[in-house]
Amino acid sequence: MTENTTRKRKSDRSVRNIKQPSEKQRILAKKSVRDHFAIIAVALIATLLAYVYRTYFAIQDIPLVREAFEVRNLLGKGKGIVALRNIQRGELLLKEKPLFVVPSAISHTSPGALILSSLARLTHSQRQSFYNLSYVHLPENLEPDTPQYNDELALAIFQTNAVSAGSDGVGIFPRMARLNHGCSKAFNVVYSWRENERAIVVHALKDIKQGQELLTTYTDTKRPRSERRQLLEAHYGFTCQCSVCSLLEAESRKSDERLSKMATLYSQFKSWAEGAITGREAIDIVNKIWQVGEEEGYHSERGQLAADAVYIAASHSDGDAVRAWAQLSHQWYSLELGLDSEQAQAMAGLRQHPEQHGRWGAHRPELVGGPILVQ
Ligand SMILES: C[S@@+](CC[C@H](N)C(=O)[O-])C[C@H]1O[C@@H](n2cnc3c(N)ncnc32)[C@H](O)[C@@H]1O
Repeated sequence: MTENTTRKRKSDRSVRNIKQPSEKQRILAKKSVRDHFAIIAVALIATLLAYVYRTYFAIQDIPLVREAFEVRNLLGKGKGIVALRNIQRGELLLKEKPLFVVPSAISHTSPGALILSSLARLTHSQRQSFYNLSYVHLPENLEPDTPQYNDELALAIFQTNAVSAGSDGVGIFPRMARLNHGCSKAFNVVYSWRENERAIVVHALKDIKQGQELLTTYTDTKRPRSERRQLLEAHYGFTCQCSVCSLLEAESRKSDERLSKMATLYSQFKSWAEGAITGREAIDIVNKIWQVGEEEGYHSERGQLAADAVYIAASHSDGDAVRAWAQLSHQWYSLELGLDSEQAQAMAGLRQHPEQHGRWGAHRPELVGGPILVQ
């Protein structure tokens, strides 16, 4: 027997010795392959679903879901802004740069022509966002596609939507321009111009519930309903039906009385500057305005009102009163204009150093008193 033959036989034996898988093992192996396929299939389906979900919400504009509000068509008002979630008072809702600004005083050119020349400098989509805005008071009998029509249309849109852009003039802010109006306690957001950022900011003045409309105020509403409506009709072309204008006659009369009283108190307060009343009397008036505002639910302008009291207190060198009013002013400015606003920051400083007020000691010393009703 040769060595080769021996090796061959050995190898034959080893082939015969390999164990074939049992039936049970074959079933288990098949099952394991099936399980792997199932896992891969589930993963693929999950990926597909995630993709569809993301694509769907991208189409729906996901920022709107995350944002506090969206623009909707509202019965009898055109478009308006509605809360998509509960909003806390003091929340910053919007910061927006102007599309364009025109100076407040124009001498050598017509306002319409000035607006058209501003529009000519914008991109196509910016111009579109301007022409999408609503307008009232477009003169009838104008021929479309004539220069006069274009002029008047641009002017009508501008007059319906423009707001103050501080020392820059008057500007168009297409997003905030969708805010409709409410009077007195009906408005729940306030906008203000930030000089250092050249932008407008909108803050929640009150807590706002999901589904509620966000309303600002177009005018000083510390006047009776009939006057408010007249003014809004003349300038903005609508009859105000806000919650205050819709009060029943008796309630409306009481609200009118409170608002008129606030207006009267404000003008009495101004007489301090002419020396007609003392510092103490001026501060008493501020406290009365605060109280009547509380009864009416009119919370706007409180940062400024308390800052006016700071001015009086500092003028009469009443440090404790300055501190107390500056604290209150800081609190309300933070809500209305933002914690980071120049106004809130200035009041924070005066809480610590009343004598740093620019008017410190400008009048004879007097103890004028602090806030009575602190809300
Ligand atoms: C600055 S726009 C506000 C957004 C506007 N609703 C829109 O569709 O774009 C001003 C115009 O909105 C309408 N408006 C504002 N407040 C309203 C209110 N409380 N009731 C009815 N219409 C109102 C008036 O037509 C007004 O001229």
